Amino acid sequence: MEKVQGEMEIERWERSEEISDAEKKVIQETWSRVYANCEDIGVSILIRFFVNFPSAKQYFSQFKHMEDPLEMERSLQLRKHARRVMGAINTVVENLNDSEKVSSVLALVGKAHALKHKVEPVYFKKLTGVMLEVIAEEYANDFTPEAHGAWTKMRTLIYTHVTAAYKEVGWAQYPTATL
Ligand code: HEM
Repeated sequence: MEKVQGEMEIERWERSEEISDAEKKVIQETWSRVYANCEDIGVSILIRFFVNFPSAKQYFSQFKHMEDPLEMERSLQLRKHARRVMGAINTVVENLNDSEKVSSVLALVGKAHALKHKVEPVYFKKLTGVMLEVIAEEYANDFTPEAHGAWTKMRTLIYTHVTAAYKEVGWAQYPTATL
């Protein structure tokens, strides 16, 4: 059967950006520490994301006009999204050896954000960049150059799958899969 463009892009990514077993282990180890602080880290990531990229707030009815990070921190909608983001990433990290599960979780995220929330896909690039930044700062001791390399691949994995889903549902301006 003919492959759709998204599938071809994922295959290309799988060849060029494959995460080795050692890198998967590094990702899982760092993540277990991050996830132990899931709520705090998730909220820190999202607050920094909205402070650095205020236009990203437009999609959130309850805090689109908020400027003050302390006020954002109290927003239940922000906290809920933080939990959901961290939960989805946790599922990906836990299933790094099951590429079908990884694809299906991220395809679901991509499709919902394209069709239901109408989020420009470029924000996924920005959010995953902030995520790496915050993890690297908070867990500086664990964030060796090796961990950094592994997490950069993880970021590409998320972005590639999400953008493939956007293409699959016919998002008007096709995002490029490169970071
Ligand atoms: C790795 C990145 C992300 C993950 C894993 C993620 C995950 C999720 C999940 C699991 C949900 C709830 C289920 C659903 O309605 O789809 C959700 C809702 C939502 N997401 Fe994301 N998301 C991510 C990035 C983003 C970005 C970058 C934006 C916008 C800038 C965004 C905006 C929204 C909005 C507006 C909702 C609905 C919120 C509500 O109903 O209160 N998400 N997200």
